[in-house]
Amino acid sequence: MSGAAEIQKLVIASGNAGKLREIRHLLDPLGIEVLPQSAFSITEVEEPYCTFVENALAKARHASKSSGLAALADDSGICANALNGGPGVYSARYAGEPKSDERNNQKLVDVLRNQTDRRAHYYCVMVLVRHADDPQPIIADGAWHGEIILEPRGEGGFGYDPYFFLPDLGKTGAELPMELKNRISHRGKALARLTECLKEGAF
Ligand SMILES: O=P(O)(O)OP(=O)(O)OP(=O)(O)OC[C@H]1O[C@@H](n2cnc3c(O)ncnc32)[C@H](O)[C@@H]1O
Ligand SMILES: [Mg+2]
Repeated sequence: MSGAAEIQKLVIASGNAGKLREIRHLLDPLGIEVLPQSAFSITEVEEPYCTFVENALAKARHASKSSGLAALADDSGICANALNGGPGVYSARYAGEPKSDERNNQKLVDVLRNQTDRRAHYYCVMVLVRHADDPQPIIADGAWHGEIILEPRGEGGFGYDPYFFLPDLGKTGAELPMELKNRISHRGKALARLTECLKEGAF
């Protein structure tokens, strides 16, 4: 794992407390010191692109440039079948500014209420750059399939989790302990793949 060994400190290019909690937990076993971008007073960068990968790359580059450290970014969202994959990259601001999980969830439920197909998946792209101009970013993705329910269930997780129902488990994302969510989620899968790339010495 020579590549990973070179990275002793990493900034997480996210201002989302829920993501930060999950990513920290996933990275713990790697023995890398992980700092949130708030530790460097890094503010949110624009996410103007229509693909997750482009937005993740923009966030990682910005955090790396501002901190002088390697940076890991996560761009993710919920993609509903009946909405042609929406709100997708626009999930964080689905109900407009300022960002609000509560209003986003309400809008999603309202829009899907009369749809028979409420299947949806979370999607996540993780990007790791060693420095802001890294020509070889490591990029990995993951998806997590479920369906949107109309009444919230559970207190855990964040964002759309109380409405994201997993038929196989009979639970929503907000009813899962973080360990389990991290094993099966879009974010957990993406980070596991990214770690595999590091082990292969892609860096
Ligand atoms: O860009 P950063 O600073 O990382 O934070 P953000 O919240 O703006 O993150 P995104 O731009 O990637 O938007 C993703 C949105 O998708 C939702 N989301 C992504 N992963 C989720 C998860 O595991 N559980 C619940 N909601 C999730 C949540 O509403 C996020 O705000
Ligand atoms: Mg964002």
